[in-house]
Amino acid sequence: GYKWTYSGPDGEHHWSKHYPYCGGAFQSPIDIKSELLRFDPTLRPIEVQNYNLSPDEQLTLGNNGHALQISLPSKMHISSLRYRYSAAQLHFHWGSSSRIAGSEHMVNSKQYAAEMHVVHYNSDKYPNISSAVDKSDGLAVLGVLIEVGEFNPTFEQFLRFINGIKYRDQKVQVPGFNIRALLPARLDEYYRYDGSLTTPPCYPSVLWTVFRNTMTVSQKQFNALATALYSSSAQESATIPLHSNYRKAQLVDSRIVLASFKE
Ligand SMILES: NS(=O)(=O)c1cc(-c2ccccc2)cc(-c2ccccc2)c1
Ligand SMILES: [Zn+2]
Repeated sequence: GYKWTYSGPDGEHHWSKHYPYCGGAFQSPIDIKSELLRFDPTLRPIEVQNYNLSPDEQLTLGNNGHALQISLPSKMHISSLRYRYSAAQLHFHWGSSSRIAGSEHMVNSKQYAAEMHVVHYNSDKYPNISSAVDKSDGLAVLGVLIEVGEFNPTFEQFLRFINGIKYRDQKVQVPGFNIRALLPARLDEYYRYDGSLTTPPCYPSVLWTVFRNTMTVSQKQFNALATALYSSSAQESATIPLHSNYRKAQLVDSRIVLASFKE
């Protein structure tokens, strides 16, 4: 597709010129404000299956020019939703070493250091992710807000390979690890709303689940994520640092944001 960036002439205010959905309704991320929330007692704890991957399995860690991403086996899935949603990939959005705040979702206008998205597609209804990506019940993304604090040994399981994917389109194989350990302990407390991909083509196809509780990484780990990558390729002479790869909060309009817990 057409090149897009997070700043400058191809930045988010220009996305809709080539990706019309980006200027449409049901966009993500949003600022999750307490006054918007409605407690929904029917929201069950999220249940994930096969997230604890053996180190014998290889995962592809890559730099797609816009984010650090890890491919995931489709045996990993969410089993507590109306349909089975099978995992496709996980990736991160982050700030910069000078401006730590880089999450996409905000809670009461607080922007966190970074955010992880675990992307799943409705494998009950669609044969593959490409056919699911633009369907209103096509995707389910788990969002985890990230704070700087304690060192995160699970995060280290892929971070230690980051210098192998410094440039766009570089990929390395990494041993599998327990992806469940990247999620918060409590999967029963989360925000839920209907939204979109936060990058072009911005399809309004995502059932969003943003966990109430955060993940922590150490300052050193955050700096590594925020400073190691470039959005330019190894062949290009001009290196472009990859950071602040977050979309700003979008209008909620008349959408209801549900909470699985009482404040
Ligand atoms: N931020 S997100 O969760 O809405 C998201 C989902 C998917 C996605 C991935 C697989 C299937 C379907 C959708 C891809 C991206 C993406 C991020 C950076 C660069 C390009 C694409 C972002
Ligand atoms: Zn994302």
